Amino acid sequence: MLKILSARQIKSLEESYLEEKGILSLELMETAAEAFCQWYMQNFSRRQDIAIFCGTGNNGGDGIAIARLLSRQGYPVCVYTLGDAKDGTADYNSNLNILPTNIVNKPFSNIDWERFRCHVIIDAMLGIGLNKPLEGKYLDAVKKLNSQKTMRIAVDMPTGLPSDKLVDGEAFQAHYTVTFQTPKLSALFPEHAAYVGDLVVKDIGIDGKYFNGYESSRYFVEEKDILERHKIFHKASHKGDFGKVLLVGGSKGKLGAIMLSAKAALRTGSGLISTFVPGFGLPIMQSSIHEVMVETCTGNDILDSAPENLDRFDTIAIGPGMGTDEKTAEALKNILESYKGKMVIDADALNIIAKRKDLKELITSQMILTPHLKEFERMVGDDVKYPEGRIEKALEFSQTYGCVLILKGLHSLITTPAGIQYFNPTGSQFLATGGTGDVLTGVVASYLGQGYSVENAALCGVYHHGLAGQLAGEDQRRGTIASDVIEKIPETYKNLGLS
Ligand SMILES: NC(=O)C1=CN([C@@H]2O[C@H](COP(=O)(O)OP(=O)(O)OC[C@H]3O[C@@H](n4cnc5c(N)ncnc54)[C@H](O)[C@@H]3O)[C@@H](O)[C@H]2O)[C@@H](O)CC1
Ligand SMILES: [K+]
Repeated sequence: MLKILSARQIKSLEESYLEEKGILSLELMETAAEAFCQWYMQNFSRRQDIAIFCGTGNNGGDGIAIARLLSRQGYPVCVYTLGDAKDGTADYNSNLNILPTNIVNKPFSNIDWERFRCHVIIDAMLGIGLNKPLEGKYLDAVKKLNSQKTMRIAVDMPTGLPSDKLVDGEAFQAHYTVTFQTPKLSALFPEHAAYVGDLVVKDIGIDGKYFNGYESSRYFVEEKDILERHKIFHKASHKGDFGKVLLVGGSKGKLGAIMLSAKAALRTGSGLISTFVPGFGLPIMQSSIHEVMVETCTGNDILDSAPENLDRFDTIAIGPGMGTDEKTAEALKNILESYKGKMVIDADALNIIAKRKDLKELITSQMILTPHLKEFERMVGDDVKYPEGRIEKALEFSQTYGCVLILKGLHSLITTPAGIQYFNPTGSQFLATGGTGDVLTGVVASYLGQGYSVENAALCGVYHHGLAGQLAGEDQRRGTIASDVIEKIPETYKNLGLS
């Protein structure tokens, strides 16, 4: 896990790290520049002309060092500078002094935009030192650079994006942001996706113990955290070990939702899946998914009763495609009151709970709630437009009701009642399509059924779902549908080297 710190905390952490290690900030800048170049050289060829735009702070210092290192490796680079070197930081100037003279270094104001050409733009204008919205030449630069039809890469943070809050005005729109050591909070806001692009986190050697003295309950999940949380099954494991899962939902016109959840749970590794749907769904379910068992409620069109003997199941997920009829609400209440095992609450179950205080009171520590932004807004009855406030609200909700909350979106946020918030690293824009939420419900329910704790089921579920989305997106691009995501779940295990 990477602890997420504020810009102020990062600066203080850097100081104590340098002091304790007895190294110079210039050396750390060199490490950061090397880390950037290592990533760059793995991804881009020497045939692409690079224009590096530098400020005169330490972000600019990174840029100048990057220019020297890439040029030394045979990459064609030009530097364009905003600001005056005499106002520059010591480390910026130290790097400027050793910039080889064969590298063109022009003031930004001298660029002839009619004739300006390059393949890759690297933004090292401003990083975590940003302290006001862009104006003047920085604003001008960002506007000009955003309009270029080239690859754009930001060093540490896109210029103009504050580290801890929502952007005010314009910012550099990167295809990739290569950030150092740990992501900055605002790089994880879905609202900033167009500025951050794909986020790459590069280690610059500040090890975890230096983070201990800094208070933060927010973490960025890494692959190794997921590997640690998975259960290992063996040859003699039988289907009972993989869990008996019940999925409740579906209504006329929305049976597909529960089918997607069921298929996703099967592909995630569940042993036995049962579904509980309105009567009309029986032949449809049975003819379309042969691996699931189907039970029906009393009514034909809507879910109007609860299943018998709920204790037969290791876990229950409820909500996909369920509708919000009064009778359905009563059936939900019945299930929430009588079932004591772990549960996933999604979609229409959330919409029903949002309107009923008595049902909110039935939320327990055994439950994972999986709202998207709109559903969350209904649950908290408040505007959650601003990401800083939304993250706080998620914490408040989880602590008030004692449940795990998965707030879905880019970098889905998992909040636990203990007050820890995890940002998920996997996912893709191609997950923004109907039914992917139902897929997530099936994946998370599957892990609960396999005996994972609510926290681990949420973390592993969101991670695998996002990774499956990435893999599906690589093949299908904007044609990705929820079923493609399901088909890629098995590959996520292969990808992580899991059996
Ligand atoms: N702190 C760390 O851990 C490390 C930091 N490094 C680099 O250092 C950067 C931070 O450097 P600095 O603190 O010098 O800050 P920046 O280089 O981000 O900004 C430089 C200066 O620009 C001015 N400024 C702020 N907002 C402005 C605006 N809107 N328009 C015009 N000028 C503005 C401020 O006076 C600020 O100090 C990081 O983003 C990263 O790139 C790396 O070299 C290595 C490790
Ligand atoms: K930058």
